Amino acid sequence: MSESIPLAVIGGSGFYDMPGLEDAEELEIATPFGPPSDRIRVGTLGGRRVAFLARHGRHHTILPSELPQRANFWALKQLGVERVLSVSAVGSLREVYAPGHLVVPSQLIDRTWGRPSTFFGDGLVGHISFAEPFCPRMRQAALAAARCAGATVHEGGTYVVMQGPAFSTRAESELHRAWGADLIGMTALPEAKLAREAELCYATLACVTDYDCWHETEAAVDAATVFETLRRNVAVSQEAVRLLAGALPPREGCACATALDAAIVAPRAAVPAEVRERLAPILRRWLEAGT
Ligand SMILES: CSC[C@H]1O[C@H](OP(=O)(O)O)[C@H](O)[C@@H]1O
Ligand SMILES: Nc1ncnc2[nH]cnc12
Repeated sequence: MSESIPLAVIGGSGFYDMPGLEDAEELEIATPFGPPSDRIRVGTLGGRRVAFLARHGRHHTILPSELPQRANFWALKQLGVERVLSVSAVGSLREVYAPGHLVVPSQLIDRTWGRPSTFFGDGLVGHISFAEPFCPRMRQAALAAARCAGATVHEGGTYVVMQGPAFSTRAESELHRAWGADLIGMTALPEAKLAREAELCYATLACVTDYDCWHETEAAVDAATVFETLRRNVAVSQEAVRLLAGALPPREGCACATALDAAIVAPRAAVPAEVRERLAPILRRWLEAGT
């Protein structure tokens, strides 16, 4: 790692490249968790070094439950990334969040299973604080950027993360609404948990593509509709990302940057050598803070 990269963008469905990323090089990064979703493009955007990763691969070949999330975050940390903006397609569970709108969610409900969701284990016990699953500073910066890009933007909301790949039944959609969820998608977890364990500031820019299947007068969601809505709206999300890159919040004093201090209970000396080596980019700051 030779420099820090202030922002990485994880582009979701329909967001497979980052126009305006200048002088980009593509990096193939090997990780202890296998290869990331794709080669990571690093270039300059809005005057800042920015990394771009296509979450499902540039040809959209990886299912939400197959995503190599630990590899993705290990690779981003290895590159020196400090903040991550995730761009995601979501279904709306509320009338007010209409297709074409952007939302910066504030909460998550986990309905996924069987996805590797932590860097801890194998002798390293840790429990991150996750009451606020998104970085508050990044959320505000993403909101401001999305508004400046000209989108209709909503602040906050609860994103329920389902396993997929099938969309919900009507009964599930009504259940999620009854729980108070506002948005539904398949990818924000374990992403947000791994970002916090990796001490990255992380927020999601959610692009509403459909009304899932609860709405009485709208057709039930299908993938073709999602992609058509994304195609019509991706330029606004890309503009929001460009504006965000030029207006990043400060990292100094942000709790995300030191999340491991209150998470790992064991003395540093007790961390097995193999774990230190495997998680070197993730643990470096925490290990050095104790020397
Ligand atoms: C193509 S519809 C379902 C798919 O789109 C969303 O992915 P992402 O968050 O990467 O934009 C959703 O979570 C599903 O994975
Ligand atoms: N209705 C929906 N359910 C799950 N993931 C989605 N991504 C976009 N729309 C979705």
